[in-house]
Amino acid sequence: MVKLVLVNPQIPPNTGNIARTCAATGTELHLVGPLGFELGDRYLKRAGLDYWPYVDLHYHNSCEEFITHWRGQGGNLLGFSVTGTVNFWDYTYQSTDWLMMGSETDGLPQMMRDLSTQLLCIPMPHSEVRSLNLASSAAIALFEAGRQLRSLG
Ligand SMILES: C[S@@+](CC[C@H](N)C(=O)[O-])C[C@H]1O[C@@H](n2cnc3c(N)ncnc32)[C@H](O)[C@@H]1O
Repeated sequence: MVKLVLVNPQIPPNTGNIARTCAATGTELHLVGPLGFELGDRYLKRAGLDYWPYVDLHYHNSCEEFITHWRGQGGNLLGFSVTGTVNFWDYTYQSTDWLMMGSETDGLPQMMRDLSTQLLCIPMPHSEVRSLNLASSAAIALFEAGRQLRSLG
């Protein structure tokens, strides 16, 4: 199964929600600091309910630390961005892919955009909306990758 990476997430309930999705799908969750909250935050815990023990959670202090880890493991780094040039439906996922989401406030840092094998967008035909919610984007991306790879049953 693909892995999910959140770069500098800021809002605890979003990360808790994503953690629950990762627990349900058996997806590794990589958090790249600095985070906008403590890992012990009660809203983070509440949003993840009692599923945290089932989350395969990896924490990296910085983008540099994550990059070293990712390079050691290999696989394509797929940056998700509203300005991505490839529709996420049209990409052919591999089980070694890393699906990477940016922060709620700033999106993906330029360094991570530059390192991305591909920048993917989720279509938003109504242009009044600037972006989708982080947790919604992560779920949409994970389930499309899982659908293609037939890894979700
Ligand atoms: C709330 S959005 C960030 C908005 C931020 N102001 C920006 O300019 O990117 C949080 C993250 O969700 C993902 N995301 C949101 N909408 C997306 C879309 N339509 N296509 C791809 N990724 C999206 C991206 O990874 C983004 O960094």
